[in-house]
Amino acid sequence: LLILKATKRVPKKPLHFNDFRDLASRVDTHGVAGQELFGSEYDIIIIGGGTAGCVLAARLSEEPSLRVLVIESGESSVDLEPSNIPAAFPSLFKTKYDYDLSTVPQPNAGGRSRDWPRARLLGGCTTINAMMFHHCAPSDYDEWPKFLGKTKDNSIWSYEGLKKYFLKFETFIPHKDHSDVDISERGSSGPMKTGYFGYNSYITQQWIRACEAVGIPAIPDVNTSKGTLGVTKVMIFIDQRGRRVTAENSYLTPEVLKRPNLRVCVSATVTKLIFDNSGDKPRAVGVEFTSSRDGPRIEARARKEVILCAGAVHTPHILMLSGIGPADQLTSHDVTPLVDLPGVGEHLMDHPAIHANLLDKSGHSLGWMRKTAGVNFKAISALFQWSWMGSGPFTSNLGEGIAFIRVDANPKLLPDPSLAEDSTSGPECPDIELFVSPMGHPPSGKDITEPSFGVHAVALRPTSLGTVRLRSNDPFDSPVIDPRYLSTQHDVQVLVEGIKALIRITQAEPLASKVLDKAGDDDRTLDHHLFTATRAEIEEFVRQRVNTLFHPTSTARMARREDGGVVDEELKVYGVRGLRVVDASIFPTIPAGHTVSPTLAVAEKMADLIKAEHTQA
Ligand SMILES: Cc1cc2nc3c(=O)[nH]c(=O)nc-3n(C[C@H](O)[C@H](O)[C@H](O)COP(=O)(O)OP(=O)(O)OC[C@H]3O[C@@H](n4cnc5c(N)ncnc54)[C@H](O)[C@@H]3O)c2cc1C
Repeated sequence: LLILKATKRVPKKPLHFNDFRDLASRVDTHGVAGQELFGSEYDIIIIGGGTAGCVLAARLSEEPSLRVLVIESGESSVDLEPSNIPAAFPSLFKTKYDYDLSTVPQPNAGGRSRDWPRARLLGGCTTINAMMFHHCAPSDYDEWPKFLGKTKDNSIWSYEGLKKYFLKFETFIPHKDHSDVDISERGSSGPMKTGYFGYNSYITQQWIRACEAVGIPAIPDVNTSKGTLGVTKVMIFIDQRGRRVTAENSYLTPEVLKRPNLRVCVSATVTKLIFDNSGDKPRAVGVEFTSSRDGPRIEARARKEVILCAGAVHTPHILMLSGIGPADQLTSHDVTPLVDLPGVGEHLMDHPAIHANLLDKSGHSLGWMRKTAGVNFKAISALFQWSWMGSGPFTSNLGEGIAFIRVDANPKLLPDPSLAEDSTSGPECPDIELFVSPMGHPPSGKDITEPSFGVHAVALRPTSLGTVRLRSNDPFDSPVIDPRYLSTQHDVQVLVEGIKALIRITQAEPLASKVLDKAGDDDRTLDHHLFTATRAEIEEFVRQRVNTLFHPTSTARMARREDGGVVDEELKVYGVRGLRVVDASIFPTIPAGHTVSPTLAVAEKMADLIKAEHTQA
């Protein structure tokens, strides 16, 4: 920390409002830089300055006639070093920057609850995530119209239509070691920088070669219109200085924050939406917010619309607190139902993941980075390297090599797959993701003292559906989260196949001889027992060890209302006026990969649509 402090640049003064009583009085009485002030109303209020919220704030305020207010529960992450240092993000879990959520005990997954980190920071989960950049499978978006009872031809949603927005948010920075990337498939002028400026550990390099040896094709880039199947070094949101790229530091730049028609209010938690009930349908006209459970409630008004960008847990929570949701559930918590919308908080999806830990003999494990390893020489010198040169182990995103595969299409790897149901969006869509970490990830409550590495399997198209429900009508009580992990046999089968694939890869060359240390076979804190396990034992391991890949989606999904949809094709909430949802909760179903990029692309697309709607009128 001392080193960091000594080497830290002088932080720029942030341009956010964190005293919103001041904001309220500013709204009423003062001018900013000679501009006419906002009056007591804005045109658009964005709830949550997270991944989608930052995109909307920056893009909507490009239109000078739209007065935009963002209300974010957290503070700025720009000068928060554990966020800026790519490998340090787990140290933010269970701090004040994390909502510190957990699931209810999972009956099909060892009966235990699981921790669910979600960032309480401007920039949302892009400030604490693993920075993997992934478009998911093109067919994932081509199936969205189906959920609206439409086809690709008469819907605004398709991969082709979204592609422009994937490119719009991105600036790809070429890297000398990855000259085979086709830059015509990459964005060149967007706010979010992508590239290969993360650490590429020896362990990862051997793992990728072992994947190739068992028949997974090497591809230079998993984010092209050609599809996503194959193995590669992961492309990430880290810039040339080795620093995390977030939605905040990319979209809410000082220039954007200086716009007179944009206000970004931090440390302000929205407690409910305000409606005008005088018309045929309730109309969202503003929000109530506060600094703390007992803090004074403050109102801000929106003339045109309110947009919920609070993420897949808090968006349904705020809707329900405001009377929009399953009427019986609301009534049982003394919330007066305004619109009976049973889909709110239903259809929760997440990517279940298995993390297995193996002993490393290569000497390249980054296990010395773990908090429990304490202060050590390697950590200090690596911190210096990151601080001065923006390179080295601290630029690891901890999931450096990645493979997307289909259970039914890799006979060399999985010769006798047993998967009854294909839940993918098409033949080019993966159902398993495998990745490697240069350090082990022990299950909670355990530690690994030996040098280890982690291998991981993820079910990309799970069929288990969960719920987010009210705990009480107090906005400061976290909602009740039940992902219902492994409640379908499909999800168990996919993860068992994923473990089988990991075992095969780990025993292939060059990983087997150069990295895997057989001495781990006798170590009960590691997972070498998987090499000799029966199918039943692997299944039991899956149930005990399944965890989140931190990708909750679909709790306010875009679908027909009669099918449990919450928003229509333009992401407007059914049954009310003036209210939209733009974040990961609108995905009709979970895409087969990492969820930041789809969230950014959807937000970029919606910004165009919303601007057009309000400026053409
Ligand atoms: C640990 C971790 C690792 C991950 N790794 C990856 C990865 O490598 N690659 C990838 O693509 N995805 C990854 N993800 C998932 C990805 O980050 C999220 O899916 C995505 O960022 C969600 O964006 P969002 O806009 O829906 O929500 P968020 O980014 O979570 O934004 C929601 C915002 O709303 C604010 N908010 C909530 N409630 C209120 C309220 N009442 N009032 C005011 N503000 C409120 C929050 O503070 C937050 O800023 C990871 C996530 C986590 C947590």
